[in-house]
Amino acid sequence: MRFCGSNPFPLSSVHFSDKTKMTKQNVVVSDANSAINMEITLAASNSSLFSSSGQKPPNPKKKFLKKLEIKTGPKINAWVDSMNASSPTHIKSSASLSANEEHGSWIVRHPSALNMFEQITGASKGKQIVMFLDYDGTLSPIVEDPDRAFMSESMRAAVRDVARYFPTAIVTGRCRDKVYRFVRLAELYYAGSHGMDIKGPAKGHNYKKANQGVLFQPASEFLPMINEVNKTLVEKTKSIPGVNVENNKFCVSVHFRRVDEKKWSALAEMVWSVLKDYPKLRLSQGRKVLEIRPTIKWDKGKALEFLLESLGFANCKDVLPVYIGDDRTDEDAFKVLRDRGQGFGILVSKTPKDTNASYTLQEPSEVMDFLLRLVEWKSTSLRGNLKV
Ligand SMILES: O=P(O)(O)OC[C@H]1O[C@H](O[C@H]2O[C@H](CO)[C@@H](O)[C@H](O)[C@H]2O)[C@H](O)[C@@H](O)[C@@H]1O
Repeated sequence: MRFCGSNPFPLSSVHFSDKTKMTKQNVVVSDANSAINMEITLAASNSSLFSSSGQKPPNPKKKFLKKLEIKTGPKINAWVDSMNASSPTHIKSSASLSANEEHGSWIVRHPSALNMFEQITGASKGKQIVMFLDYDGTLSPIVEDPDRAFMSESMRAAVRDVARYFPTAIVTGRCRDKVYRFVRLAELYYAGSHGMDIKGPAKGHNYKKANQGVLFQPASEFLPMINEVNKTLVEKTKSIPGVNVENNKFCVSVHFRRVDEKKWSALAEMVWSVLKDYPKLRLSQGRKVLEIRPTIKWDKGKALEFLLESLGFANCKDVLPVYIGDDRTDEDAFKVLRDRGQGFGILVSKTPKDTNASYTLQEPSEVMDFLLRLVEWKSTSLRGNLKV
């Protein structure tokens, strides 16, 4: 099954108090610096990390970090910095010259995908664009309650239009069923649980027969373990106000966005006390969330490669994958594109972050603008071709 060269899809700081605004659906929050996603290993053997010094009043963020041993030293500092930046009590003056300079040079290195639109479409000449879209923070704004992270009708319409022209996949840390309930577009591919649960379009929406029933779950053996850990974490953490443990099928999210900073340390201790007995699980951090998942070598980057392959673009030159995401976990996909020298990663962020993405968009509304421009560009060029 190969579709190379032809279009198989014909037209048929972290701060959240100062920038918080209310919408009808939820409280939209703006993470000033969400580059806090560090790969963490649990210091299962180092229980001394958990004792408090008793010398001076404990800094909850530092104490929180001490619960976890991060693989390399410098990462600890980086995480402390970003945790500090995430706190309203540590926000630096926005007029800071160096911050402006930093942002300026970052944006030169990672220009806006809207400003680079012609370059992107130019690079797609003779190639099939395949779209990969993260969900939270990309298609929907970051909100306080993960169960209310709805996407707008206009965003849904934009994604639907994009999928008319280009094969389109949602790649998310969420459980696949849950993200489907938010997106509700049967014509898309869905890769839930950080890519560990992949499913093709619903019957009747398959672009081609070969894709029918595409389903891949590389972590299925972990299901009982994840359920067990989820249950235990719900039970253990229920005494901490604001904690939300979300079962994402092949991974678990422990949200601390609504937890008082003073309780972060206690929460970390609880999470650690559960996970120390599960060496086959690992912990990483997203936007105000601890993500627990199997240690298998599978991530959003692998999911992207799997999807390209099942779409018939395995070793194909005439494909242009475009991946848009805001989270640290999306970096795995950006890196795959960079390593392949193929396509573009687009990071959704207002603030400078280390990234393998080529371009940036500031927020979901710009993602929508970008998608609409793609649709407009494609429909215009198809109309042009018909006239010729
Ligand atoms: O891969 P993604 O689609 O970006 O999913 C990553 C996590 O997103 C969700 O949490 C984040 O968004 C919430 C709603 O805006 C917000 O409240 C939370 O603080 C963010 O971390 C989702 O709930 C997680 O399960 C996903 O893993």
